[in-house]
Amino acid sequence: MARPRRYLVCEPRHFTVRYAINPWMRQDTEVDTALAGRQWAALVRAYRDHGHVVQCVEPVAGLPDMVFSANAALVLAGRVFGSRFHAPQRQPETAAYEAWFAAAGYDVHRSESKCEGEGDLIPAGRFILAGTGFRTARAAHHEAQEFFGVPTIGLQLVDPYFYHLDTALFVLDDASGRENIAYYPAAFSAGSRAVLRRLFPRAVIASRADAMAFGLNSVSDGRHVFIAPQAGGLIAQLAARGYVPVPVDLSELLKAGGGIKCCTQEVRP
Ligand SMILES: CN(C)C(=N)NCCC[C@H](N)C(=O)O
Repeated sequence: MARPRRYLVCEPRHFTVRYAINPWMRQDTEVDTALAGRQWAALVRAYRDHGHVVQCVEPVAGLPDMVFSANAALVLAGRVFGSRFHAPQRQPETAAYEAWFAAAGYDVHRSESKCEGEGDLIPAGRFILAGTGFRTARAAHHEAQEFFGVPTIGLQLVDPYFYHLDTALFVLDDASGRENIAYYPAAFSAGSRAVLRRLFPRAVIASRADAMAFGLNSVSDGRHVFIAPQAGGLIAQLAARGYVPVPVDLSELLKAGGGIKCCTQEVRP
């Protein structure tokens, strides 16, 4: 069942790829910032057309990755668990995002340990699924559990192409007791794969090709799935399960290693 959501996004006005902090990035890659802007605007339009509220944080010159708003925090039950970015190049984003949350009336608790927000902390019904291995420290999982009082399930990421949990897994349905996900098993350690099988026996399993097309960096409102059009196999699987795929192409942003979910911070009441 679709539920209207509130999303915080950041226009890629200053988007470039000057530095490389993940395997998708090549230093000084040619980027068409205007095209990135048009692709991003299409995502915002798609959200609004499907009844979701979209709010924008003002982009800051010199912070090219600020468009990836999902990494700024995890917001759950109206409480903000702010990030502590791994890469020095992204650390100044914290001030801009914290200022937005403060102006919107939220107190921000900044993580004590390295933590990249919804990139690695993903609420799924009764749980928070929490990735580690590349960006977010295990200690941040514990801190998030204490902060929200929600059981936090640590998952070990093992493939550098899937450096954030939200590149390898997304939540299809977050209704408590009905929660379900889609994921790419080879992105996880054997133990974490076993945990996912145990918790989500009905999960949609994605191929490597669909995961490499950023098909798992998708956003679902419980019915519509905003997804990269290049992930054709996954789109067919989701449609067969009764979801409504809404393809949105963010190919220009992929040059920085980010897709639909990375550009979307959910503000949960
Ligand atoms: C799904 N992903 C990967 C995200 N949640 N965020 C994208 C961050 C991209 C940025 N260049 C970086 O490497 O931090």
